[in-house]
Amino acid sequence: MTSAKRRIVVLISGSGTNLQALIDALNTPALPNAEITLVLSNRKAAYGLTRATQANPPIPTAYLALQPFLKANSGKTREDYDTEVAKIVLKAKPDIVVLGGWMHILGENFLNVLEGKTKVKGEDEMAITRPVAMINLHPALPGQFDGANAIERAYEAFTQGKITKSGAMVHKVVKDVDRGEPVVVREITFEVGESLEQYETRLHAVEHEIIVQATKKVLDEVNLVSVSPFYCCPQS
Ligand SMILES: Nc1nc2c(c(=O)[nH]1)N[C@@H](CN(C=O)c1ccc(C(=O)N[C@@H](CCC(=O)O)C(=O)O)cc1)CN2
Ligand SMILES: NCC(=O)N[C@@H]1O[C@H](COP(=O)([O-])[O-])[C@@H](O)[C@H]1O
Repeated sequence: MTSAKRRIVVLISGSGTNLQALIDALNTPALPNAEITLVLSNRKAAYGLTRATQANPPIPTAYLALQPFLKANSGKTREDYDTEVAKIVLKAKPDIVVLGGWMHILGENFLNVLEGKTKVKGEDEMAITRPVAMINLHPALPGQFDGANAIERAYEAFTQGKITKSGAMVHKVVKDVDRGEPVVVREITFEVGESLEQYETRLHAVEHEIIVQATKKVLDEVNLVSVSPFYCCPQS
């Protein structure tokens, strides 16, 4: 009997090369028995949206950006935006949410919904019975360069002789940015004389590996719990 595929939702903001790594790994030994049920971007021009629509089979996409949301919904706040993002994500019934270059800090409204602490109004199928796993890809080592522009900041520290290595990690998503439990960590030693571009090329190659490894690792952990986060049956 074939078991239901494990459902992955990917959040992006840019080119989506890490999304592409996940797409390419689907249903190979690297990422078996899995499907991407939604790619959500907060930037309309994100090429990752194109990668999703050009995938075979095509992957559903969604777009929701903070500023247009606030402009179109006067009186609504960043917290309301986070709640809306959570609703869009839950409709895709993820077993895991992967932030693959998602350049928006997710507030407690989002986290509480995905963790099942806050129930969102709407169809029953959005109700969850246990937390949805959430991981983020970050281009630095744990506690080294939290936040945005980590690659450039690490490279700058190297050129100033402050560090000799950096790397990339995938970590659990918690409220404090990039402070969640590391899932996969890979160190990269800088090469003397290498340019930022040369370092970035080496770093991205590592990222494309660890995002797949981390997604499989967490899905396998989720599977040990052996149930989807979602209700099997409509509420009585
Ligand atoms: N609650 C969490 N949200 C997010 C995490 C996390 O660990 N916990 N990881 C980030 C990803 N990220 C670094 O890995 C990161 C992305 C963006 C920013 C940031 O400062 N964003 C600004 C907007 C910047 C922009 O629009 O260009 C913001 O959200 O106001 C910091 C870290 C994803 N979310
Ligand atoms: N703080 C988060 C962050 O900086 N994420 C970074 O965004 C890039 C996305 O690339 P991609 O769009 O080609 O997958 C990746 O380098 C990832 O580490």
